[in-house]
Amino acid sequence: MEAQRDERVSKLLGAQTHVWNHIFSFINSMSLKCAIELDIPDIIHKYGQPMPLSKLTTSLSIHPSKANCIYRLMRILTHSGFFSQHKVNENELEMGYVLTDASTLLLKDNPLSMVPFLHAMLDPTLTQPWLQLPTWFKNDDPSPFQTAHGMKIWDYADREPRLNDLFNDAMASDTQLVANVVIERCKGVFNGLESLVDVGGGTGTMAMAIAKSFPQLECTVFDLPHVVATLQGSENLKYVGGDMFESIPSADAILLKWILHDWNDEQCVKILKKCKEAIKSKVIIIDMVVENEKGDDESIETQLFIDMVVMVLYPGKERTEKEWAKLIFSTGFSDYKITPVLGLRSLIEIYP
Ligand SMILES: C[S@@+](CC[C@H](N)C(=O)[O-])C[C@H]1O[C@@H](n2cnc3c(N)ncnc32)[C@H](O)[C@@H]1O
Repeated sequence: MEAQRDERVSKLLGAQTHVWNHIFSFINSMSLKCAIELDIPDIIHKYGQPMPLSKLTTSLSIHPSKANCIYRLMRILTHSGFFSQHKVNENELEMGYVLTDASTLLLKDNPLSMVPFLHAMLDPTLTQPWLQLPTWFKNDDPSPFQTAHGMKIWDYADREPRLNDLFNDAMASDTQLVANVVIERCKGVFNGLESLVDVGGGTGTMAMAIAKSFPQLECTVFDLPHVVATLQGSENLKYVGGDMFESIPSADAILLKWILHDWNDEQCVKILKKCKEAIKSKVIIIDMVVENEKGDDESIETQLFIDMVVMVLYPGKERTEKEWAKLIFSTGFSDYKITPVLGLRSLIEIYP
């Protein structure tokens, strides 16, 4: 009897911890954002060896009265895998902070830096819509972004150069990493192509990388006029402004990276039909194929996070293979091939 009561109490306290953990999950994002704004990863990187707390605090531009709080910020970020502690030197007990793989991706001058993505996703313009989520469930707005700001994200970016730049830089930073991996692991996908249009290609990071690796390939970045208006092409790369729901320039192949997850099924069918009219060979999609059961907890949770992000910012969703197949076949394409070599995302080739 007493053992049963004790088990009930333990379960109750475990449940309380779980609820607290979720109430305070935002502290992970906010602590990380703070570390980036204080330049902590860059400062540790420049130090070049394990950096003792005392050296770190004196290197930061902070008020002296806050120096003793840096330990607590570093402690939570060490716990969450952004820093680790090593001996300062073999004969001493003193420990110093070093970067992990994750914080190396948060160095500002790393060509693969994810800092612009962090700045955009945690900017109040993109976090405010989360507060509108319950209101949005009760109205007929296409997205919580629209409930918060009264317009679609693309129209907001057209009116607000600050968001346009923030968003395009975020996408470019994500694409830099993906482009490297695509060129490293999926080169064969571009064999035999003479022309390629990157539809919704943003400021052209992906197309630039492809154009450089395949000098014989004529690449076009096609995006909304306010995104490409001021951009200059090069020998085998040009920028064209337009609306993919109206018409898409013709080419051997079309690339859609992180496009279809921004839209609902009906809108995706419209985009894919326009792509089908424009291509000779294939459409290359870079997006997630949600795995319901496979994968570690962090991968599954991250896929679920991104699915929520696209619901809140656009009217989008992440799709399972079954949902992709339905979209692909209902648009009149005859076959598809999924190559799952881009981490949480896959390269999906679809054929007319
Ligand atoms: C999530 S971003 C992806 C950008 C880029 N493909 C990448 O992954 O870095 C979606 C892109 O679609 C563009 N876009 C939105 N609506 C569009 C439309 N109607 N026609 C063409 N491009 C559009 C946006 O301007 C934005 O650059």
